[in-house]
Amino acid sequence: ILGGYEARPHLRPYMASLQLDGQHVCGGFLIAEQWVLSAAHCTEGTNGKLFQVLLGAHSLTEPEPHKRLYRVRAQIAHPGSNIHNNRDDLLLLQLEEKAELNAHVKVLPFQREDRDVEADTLCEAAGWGTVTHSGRRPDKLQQVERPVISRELCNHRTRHDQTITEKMMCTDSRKKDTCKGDSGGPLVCNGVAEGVVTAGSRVCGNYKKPAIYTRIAPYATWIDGVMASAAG
Ligand SMILES: CC(C)CC(=O)Nc1cccc(-c2cccc(CN)c2)c1
Repeated sequence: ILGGYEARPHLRPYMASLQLDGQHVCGGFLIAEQWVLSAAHCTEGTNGKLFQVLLGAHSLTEPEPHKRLYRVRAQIAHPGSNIHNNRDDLLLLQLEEKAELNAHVKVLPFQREDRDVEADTLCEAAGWGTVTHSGRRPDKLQQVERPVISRELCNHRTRHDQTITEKMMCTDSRKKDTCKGDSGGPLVCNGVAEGVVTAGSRVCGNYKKPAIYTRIAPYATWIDGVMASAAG
């Protein structure tokens, strides 16, 4: 997160850190007791290795009550996701067991009504992604408040030039922005997860490249279907 600030500890008890060999790679969030939603592009370069999912954390390194690393039983990328564009950039992770829910570990509801969030709506992004252009990584969860911008502005020739589909949304990226390692985290508007951070142009803090999110509502049926089929 660029231009943000340290989150109030455990005020976002749905936040997940997707880790490989103890290293934070991407964000994610708890959508059900045994399921975390993240971004498919986070699996780039992992050679099919499964993530471990850290829940209940504020600091990535310090011991904290209710902080726990979960193994992943299955990772399901949306069938339409690919490395060439940001389309269908969603990843579902089934935890080895149901997460123990408590004050520090909670499920975050996601938007099921497929209607655009109004431009200028203030939403929040959080994550353990880089906090400087030089790529400094924070130990504690960061957050930033960003206004939604219209798809029309985001698709302008000087911005993302007609690549933003109706299954994506954008926020202003002037100075304050999501960045590397924030992918997979939720964009929360009025207490509901409306989007999932995607890397987009992999540029941070430049107003010419607004932050892009995969809207969740258009994928509610896919998400429900995967969770129902794996329920056994
Ligand atoms: C395997 C993945 C972690 C590789 C990756 O995502 N790299 C990467 C590099 C630079 C910026 C970003 C990035 C992320 C989220 C939002 C934005 C832009 N707001 C940029 C992402």
